[in-house]
Amino acid sequence: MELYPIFLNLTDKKCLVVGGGKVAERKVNALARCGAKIHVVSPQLTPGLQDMVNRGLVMHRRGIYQTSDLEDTFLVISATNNDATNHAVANDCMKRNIVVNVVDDPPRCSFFVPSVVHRGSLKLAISTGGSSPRLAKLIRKRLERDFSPVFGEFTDFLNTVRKQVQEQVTDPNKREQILKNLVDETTFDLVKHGDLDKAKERVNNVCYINRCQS
Ligand SMILES: C[C@@]1(CC(=O)O)c2cc3[nH]c(cc4nc(cc5[nH]c(cc(n2)[C@H]1CCC(=O)O)[C@@](C)(CC(=O)O)[C@@H]5CCC(=O)O)C(CC(=O)O)=C4CCC(=O)O)c(CCC(=O)O)c3CC(=O)O
Ligand SMILES: NC(=O)C1=CN([C@@H]2O[C@H](COP(=O)(O)OP(=O)(O)OC[C@H]3O[C@@H](n4cnc5c(N)ncnc54)[C@H](O)[C@@H]3O)[C@@H](O)[C@H]2O)C=CC1
Repeated sequence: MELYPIFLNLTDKKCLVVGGGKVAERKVNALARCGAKIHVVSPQLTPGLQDMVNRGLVMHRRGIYQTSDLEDTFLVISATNNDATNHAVANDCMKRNIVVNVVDDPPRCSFFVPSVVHRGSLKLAISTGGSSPRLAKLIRKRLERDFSPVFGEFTDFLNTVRKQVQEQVTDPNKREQILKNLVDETTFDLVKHGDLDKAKERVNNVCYINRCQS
């Protein structure tokens, strides 16, 4: 099976997590950083999840899963330690065309959660297609060493420059020329070695030189 990798906008979308254990807590944390409206249904919660409920970041219904929990739900993660519940959640979601992840049952998942390097709006997501989550985690740790937080700052800078070019350069050929040349391997290496100022200077030069050419 070939998986289609996408980055979802979950802002204000109801996401249901069934179960309140440590795996549920990890998945809730990933959803919380994306602004999802998180609902958890579970008889118990980890202290970390309880804390999020107390801070108003997560809504919690104490009890076991029931089909009505799916109302108005965009995405579901079933993270219980109970096979029968996980199967029921998967079947209910499939019937309703709700995307679902069942943490201990890859064949019943309509999506897998990747391992992610977070560098601001730059995200490097790794999946092994369920073959080895441990390998995905190892690769994430390697990439975290290779891609320092400077990459996040540089990505924000590129966002600003790109928007300026799109707004200010009206000639489509010139605009394309600038956007295509904005970053190259040399600039990438400067960022990699932590020389953000030089990297930004190179980007600014691309804009300046191309805009000056008639
Ligand atoms: C299919 C998938 C479904 C899903 O959860 O989306 C799934 C399934 C399963 N995981 C299991 C075990 C472990 N999972 C981890 C860790 C992570 N698991 C994550 C994702 C995924 N796990 C999806 C596939 C991702 C891909 O495509 O590669 C990560 C990347 C994302 C996240 O969860 O946030 C996160 C790392 C985050 C990070 O740190 O970067 C570790 C490592 C550890 O704990 O150190 C172990 C123990 C070592 C091992 O087993 O490899 C088991 C057996 C359970 C059991 O038998 O008890 C199953 C069920 C099965 O395989 O049948
Ligand atoms: N996909 C992944 O990344 C990983 C998956 N797993 C699997 O994930 C599952 C959960 O692991 P943990 O969080 O460590 O377990 P856990 O035992 O800490 O938590 C299970 C939670 O499910 C709740 N629960 C049980 N029945 C329920 C029901 N009918 N309705 C609602 N909630 C219910 C319990 O109250 C508890 O909060 C296990 O099956 C484990 O094998 C384990 C490691 C990684």
